Amino acid sequence: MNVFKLLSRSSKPPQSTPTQRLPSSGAAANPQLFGHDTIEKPIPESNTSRKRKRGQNAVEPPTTLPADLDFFAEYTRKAAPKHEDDASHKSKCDDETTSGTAGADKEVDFATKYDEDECKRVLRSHKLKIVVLEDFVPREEKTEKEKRKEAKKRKRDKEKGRKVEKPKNTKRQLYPQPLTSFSQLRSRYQISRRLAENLKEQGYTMTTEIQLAAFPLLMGDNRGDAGAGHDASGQEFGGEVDLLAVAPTGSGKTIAFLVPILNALLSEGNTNSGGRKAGLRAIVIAPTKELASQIVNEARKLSAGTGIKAALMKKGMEVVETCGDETHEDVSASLKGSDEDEDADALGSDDNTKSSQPQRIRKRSDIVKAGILVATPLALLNALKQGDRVAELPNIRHLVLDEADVLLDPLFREQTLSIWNACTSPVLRVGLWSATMGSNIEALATTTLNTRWASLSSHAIPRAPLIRLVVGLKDTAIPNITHQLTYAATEQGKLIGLRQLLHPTAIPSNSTATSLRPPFLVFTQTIPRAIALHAELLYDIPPEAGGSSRIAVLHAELSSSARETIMTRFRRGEIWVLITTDLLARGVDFRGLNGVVNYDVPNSAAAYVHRVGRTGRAGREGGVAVTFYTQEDIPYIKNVANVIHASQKLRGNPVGQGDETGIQQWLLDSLPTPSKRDKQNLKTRGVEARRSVKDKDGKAKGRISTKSGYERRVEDRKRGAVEASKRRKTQPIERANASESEFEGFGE
Ligand SMILES: Nc1ncnc2c1ncn2[C@@H]1O[C@H](COP(=O)(O)OP(=O)(O)OP(=O)(O)O)[C@@H](O)[C@H]1O
Repeated sequence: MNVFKLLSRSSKPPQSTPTQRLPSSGAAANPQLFGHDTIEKPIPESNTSRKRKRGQNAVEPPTTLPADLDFFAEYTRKAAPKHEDDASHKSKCDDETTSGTAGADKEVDFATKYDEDECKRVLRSHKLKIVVLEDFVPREEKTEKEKRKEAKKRKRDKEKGRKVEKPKNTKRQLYPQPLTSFSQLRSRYQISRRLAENLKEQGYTMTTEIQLAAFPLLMGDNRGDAGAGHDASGQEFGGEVDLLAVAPTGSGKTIAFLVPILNALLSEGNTNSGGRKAGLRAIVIAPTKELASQIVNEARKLSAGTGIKAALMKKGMEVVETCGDETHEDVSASLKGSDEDEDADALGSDDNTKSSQPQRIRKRSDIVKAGILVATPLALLNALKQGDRVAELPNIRHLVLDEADVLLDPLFREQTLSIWNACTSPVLRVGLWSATMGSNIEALATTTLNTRWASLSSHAIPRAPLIRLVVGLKDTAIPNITHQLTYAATEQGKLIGLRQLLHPTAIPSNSTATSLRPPFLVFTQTIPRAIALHAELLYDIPPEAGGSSRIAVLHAELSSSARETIMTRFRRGEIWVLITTDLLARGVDFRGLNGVVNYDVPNSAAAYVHRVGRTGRAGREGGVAVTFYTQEDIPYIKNVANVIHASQKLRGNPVGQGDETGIQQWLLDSLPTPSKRDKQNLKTRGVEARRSVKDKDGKAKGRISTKSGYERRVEDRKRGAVEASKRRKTQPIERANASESEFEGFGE
């Protein structure tokens, strides 16, 4: 660490080497993370649905095909259009949209049809694995006699040292037809023209891995031999599946669940009335207000002009109709209770009805009319509560739990399950989405589905299967970013390290260390620590470069409008360094974020995966994730080291041969393995030494400073001595005043 160079900080804004590729330096050429080396060529599908045999030469797409429809041209040659700030692209899109509308019937059907082997190859090359967790098809139970016979055989084999046959894994794998480009959505699933145009308008051309498989599973392949028995494509389910989807951060899960929902709502009809007549039919739950608001924005962009509306749940909004004054009072009371909750408060807006009003008269216009509602669990639950009971939502057909593992974590579990159970429709389709998913979530999902099925009065409708779709290695960080695990020894060391990142000129030119250019996020363990770090770094950016306005702190204790303003300023590039807590660790999409700094080590491996996944989104290369650790973190850091190790392997980097970045084998071998209990403690409480301490006034203090403990003690003593001397000087006066006031007091 070059402390001396650090002292001579440059006032120039950080410079990057011209060769450095950064996520902020433009749109990603290819949003996919895997399968780059196996570019699969589709066969333009003729009306006869001719299948391509394995090994047969691929049919070249017609040469007259417009460049932007040639999705299978070499990835490197074709850069995806920038989504934002690209006026020329927009006008091009507009042109194409117009011409597309005019020549509706001339649209090129570019849907592909692979045979089963090819489906397998394509899905495997993109690291996709799809299994039917439960198809709920009744199977013949083995008789007690048969079970005893099998047990005896296993025992005999064991005694004789023979290989014991394990009960066979009955989980069936699926190989649906991969959907490799957005244009196929229209030719294959006949999605509305407007929805297709909106997707195009957003610059989406090539599908990401999760979209490649989720669209066929959720929209049902209605071409060819759908319903023709149990083939490996899952066509027999016709899109009626409950889905557990695990895909890397930034891999486009939002689009993957929104498009099938929009398509379903549109095909259900009633759109002439602006989608309003049919009312609320889909709910998306997200753990934070920031994520909920991002999802609703995405839904609005995709649904523009389709008649389907998307709304963000706000305090005071109603989702169920109620009648009678008594109920009004009850609900007002339950809403009042929500004031105590920080997140429900954060969802408040200008149009909120104050819950402190003794009697709130509800108008019909208060009731959500949108087709899709996006909410945090508590905000929605508060709106559903009618006294002790939770109102039912029988019309909801689609329920999405985004960041399902956190929504079903003990913190939110009760709220989330209450909402799930409130959606009483027998044809409710549920989707659980996240980049990380423990096996306990799978078990919980299956149990919930079983309980709901058992409670149904009629079982006339066939039960939907539960399917698990995994992209890449489960619970692993994305492979397209550089991880750097830095030992900083002490708290002061971390601060010095962070300052060095803020001033990359301090890094010697011959160093192989990764440099980090703004914009970046800095994560701390607690809110007081985020505030303290912000105070410490406030004047680190020179005035010529924007000074303190370039650095900000965002946490759950700020008002809703302050949070919104900071998010907007960060997205616009006005803020360069945003210090935050795990509030922004999940789901939030800042497209051009160059990196993430874990100033405090995350509380779990999953938290690491999500935090670092704020960079390198949609396949962007060059993101950097720096994690500082100190002596206190050593018992737990192996969690993080293992994630980095797995991600390096996924990327194809040999472990132990790297430069200063990544994980060296010796480090991996020498770190202690945390016990299950340690992991649990860390998850719930964080690193003990970093938990908030109270200052003299009882306020929580983050204790972040470059000063050593000794220096702080000396300062404290000095301050104490000065205060004591001041007190001594003022004491006689105070005493005199006190006796006067005492005298006055006696008079009363
Ligand atoms: N097919 C695509 N082509 C290009 N960009 C895409 C595509 N699909 C999604 N994106 C972009 O990728 C970014 C990340 O998408 P999204 O927020 O849905 O990721 P995610 O998988 O939900 O991530 P997280 O797990 O962090 O929540 C967004 O900016 C989105 O616009």
